Amino acid sequence: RVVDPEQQARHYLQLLDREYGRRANAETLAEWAYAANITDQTLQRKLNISAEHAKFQKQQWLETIKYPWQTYRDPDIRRQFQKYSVLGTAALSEEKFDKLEKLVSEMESIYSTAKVCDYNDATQCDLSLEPELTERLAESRDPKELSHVWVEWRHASGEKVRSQFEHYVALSNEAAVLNNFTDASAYWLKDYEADDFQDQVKALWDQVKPLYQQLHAYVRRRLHDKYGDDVVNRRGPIPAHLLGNMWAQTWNNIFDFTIPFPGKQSIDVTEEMVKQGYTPLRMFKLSEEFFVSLNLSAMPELFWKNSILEKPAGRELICHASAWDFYDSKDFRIKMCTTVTMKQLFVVHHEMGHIQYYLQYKHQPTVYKGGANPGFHEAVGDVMALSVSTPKHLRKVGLLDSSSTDDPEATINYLYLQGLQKVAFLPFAYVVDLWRWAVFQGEITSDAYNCNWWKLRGQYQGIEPPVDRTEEDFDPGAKYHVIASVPYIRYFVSFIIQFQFHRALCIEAGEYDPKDETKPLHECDIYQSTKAGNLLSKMLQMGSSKPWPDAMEVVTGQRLMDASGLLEYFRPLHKWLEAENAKTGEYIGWDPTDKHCVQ
Ligand SMILES: C=C(C[SeH])C(=O)N1CCC[C@H]1C(=O)O
Ligand SMILES: [Zn+2]
Repeated sequence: RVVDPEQQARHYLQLLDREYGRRANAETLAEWAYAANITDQTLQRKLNISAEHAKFQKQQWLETIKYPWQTYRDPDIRRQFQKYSVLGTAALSEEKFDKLEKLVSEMESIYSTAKVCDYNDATQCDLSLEPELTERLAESRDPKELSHVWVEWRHASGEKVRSQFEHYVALSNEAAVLNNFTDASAYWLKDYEADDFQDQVKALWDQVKPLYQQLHAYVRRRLHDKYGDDVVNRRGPIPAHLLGNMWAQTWNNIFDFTIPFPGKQSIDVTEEMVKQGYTPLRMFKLSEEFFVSLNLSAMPELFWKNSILEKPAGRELICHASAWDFYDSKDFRIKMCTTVTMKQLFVVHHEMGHIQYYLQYKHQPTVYKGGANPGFHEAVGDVMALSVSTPKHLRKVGLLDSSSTDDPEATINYLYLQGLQKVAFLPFAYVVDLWRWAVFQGEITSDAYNCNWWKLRGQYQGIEPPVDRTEEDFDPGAKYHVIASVPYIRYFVSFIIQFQFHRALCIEAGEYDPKDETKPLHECDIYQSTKAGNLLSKMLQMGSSKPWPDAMEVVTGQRLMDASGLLEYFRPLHKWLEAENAKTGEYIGWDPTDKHCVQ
């Protein structure tokens, strides 16, 4: 009896999938135990399990590559073999694999346990990034205090991990080469299945840059009004510590004193949330209800039992928000040190979007349990938040009083707050991996890590450090994703495609019509639209089983990323900013910084 070789291969994949799923579950449980409770024991256990898993992967890989999978007719088993044929960091020697794991864990531990002294009380030196330093950067209006927190955080985090990072770069590149990639940047970019992906991203940035520059010029003027000439140069880059965020990546925390039309109903509902006694749990339940209203999945009981939704006392943990799939189609968790603010309500939706994606593709083979590309995974929750953040929806859930109206000035205020989060973020998201790609490719060497970071931050974001920097500093290491080896261009992709998804779902929900200006995109709320939910579910269930243009086409009918959705959404704001900046004679763009970075 001749067995069809493809049938045999399919059977092999089924066995492989069962073994991979079991091992991925064990490895994820050990990773969770470490991230949720940083101790030598939990670290050692995590390292042991991942070393053992790497050994298995390497042995299995030798078996897998014996199959002539490129010759198979069935595109699905070809795709599964293709994914299994990339061994990853397990291709390193056991010793180097373990070293790389240790380096990243050590950088994460230093970052997550870093403490800073209070500006006003030098004896209080137990301030963590979350929640204390985040709140200082958000709330302080004293440039000296802001500069202290900004500088001391970098002293306690980035500066401490520079040598580990250098070694991490070398080992990451070595692993990439063992997988037949030129360097780690090419290895990271394989997930986008497009050899011109970096050009695609550059083209998208060129499309949105004019809008960013208008926002930048307006915000700079308002900061100049508040802090004066000797703090803000009206034609220069914006000092990074004044923008309400430790990395100047989103600027929503300076909304209150830069709002275009003051005296309107405040759309920042943080105060109202606190007044109504919102708790982190209630924020997650509100988010779950939104997904369920679209006929998407509710959270399984295990989610509420196993998740960590508030910072636990009495132990060190990685507070950076994360959503976890334990690869057994049953156990899904979020770990987040949630605080009660409007911005955090959106982060809650962001994380719940990851869980929803896990739930929708939980029937897929392990190798397909991922986003169509990493940007898709980052976009799901944000698409929901685009509806939730509308004044119309906030009134529905009682966070905005129903008397407030959407007059043109209130609309500008709303789009301005959205712009401080979505538009301001784009150049930051681009720079993080522009810098890392150049480091992996050897264009940026370790003797110039920091000054090249600030060159890119100045060039694309038009920001500058509050004080001079040197190569003693290592400011990229003050950002979680850089020390945790999490690629970042996924967020740039997400902030573009989420508006394409939003537009398509709004049309499906009958909430937006390009030809009907009484239904503008920025007022769309897909809440309770099972039609929109069913359409989104069709894409989410695919996981990474098909190239991402196929997944995008299911929802949007398009096969390309394009910024038209974002530009359509922000059109009223863009027009207003151009008129306002013209009125005040704003200089669009920025002169070079007068801050130095000494190599
Ligand atoms: C909330 C998460 C976990 Se995937 C996150 O890291 N985000 C969400 C948006 C940008 C990026 C960041 O915080 O830098
Ligand atoms: Zn995310």
